[in-house]
Amino acid sequence: MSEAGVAGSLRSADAGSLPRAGGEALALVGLTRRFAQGGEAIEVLRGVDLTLARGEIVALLGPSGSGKSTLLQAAGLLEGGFGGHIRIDGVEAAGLDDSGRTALRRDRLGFVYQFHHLLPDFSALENVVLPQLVAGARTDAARARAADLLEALGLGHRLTHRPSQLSGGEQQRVAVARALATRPVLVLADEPTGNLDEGTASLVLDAFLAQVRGEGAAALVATHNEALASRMDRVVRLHEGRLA
Ligand SMILES: Nc1ncnc2c1ncn2[C@@H]1O[C@H](COP(=O)(O)OP(=O)(O)OP(=O)(O)O)[C@@H](O)[C@H]1O
Repeated sequence: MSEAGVAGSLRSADAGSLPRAGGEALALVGLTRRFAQGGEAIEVLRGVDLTLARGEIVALLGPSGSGKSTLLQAAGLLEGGFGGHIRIDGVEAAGLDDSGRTALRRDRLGFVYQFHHLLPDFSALENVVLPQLVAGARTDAARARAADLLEALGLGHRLTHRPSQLSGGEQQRVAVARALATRPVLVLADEPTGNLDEGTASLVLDAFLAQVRGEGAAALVATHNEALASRMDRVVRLHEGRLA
């Protein structure tokens, strides 16, 4: 399927009518989440309060199983089942139906995962173009923006390469460009360098931070790595279901 065809089939709602907020990119208020495990309910999030200002980059630290991915899924409106309040760019998620949530996610959020999740049959450039087309951008403008972002991330010589033809660090930088392509208010990153060796992780994080700062986006970055976390504006720690 062509870029435009894929974009058309993914485009499903219009967030143009949603209000935009002043200073707040994300607010989680009293966030709770329980899972049933082996007949018992485990309470992974027990009242998480977290606010990110626009442009603020926050590291989310916590041991394995503490609920970092669960918290990011809540903030990304990727799953239901949460108690409390989630506001993205001043918009209360609970007040939206499915298509409103989809539109909010598409137009205000960017995602970076531990594994790149790039589309294997598309080039680096096309992978960065696609979310823009889904959000309604014109093809020529989307291609220009994608090329600019990839250039800024040091991938100007890799535009036509497919993901399988790129190194792990290059793949993650394409994923960063893709996350920023639609000028999101907030980037949610779950162990974005967790799959890379230490040196490459450090370089990719530098590129990520520089680009997110340059774009003026906020970011919430889950990581195990204290050294990487210390390069962000603020560190929060998830412990026993709450943030410290
Ligand atoms: N869909 C689910 N059903 C049942 N339990 C779940 C589900 N998703 C997560 N959990 C449980 O919630 C807890 C937190 O998981 P989560 O993946 O959020 O932790 P994490 O801090 O991101 O861990 P890691 O650093 O290892 O990725 C774990 O005990 C996990 O088993």
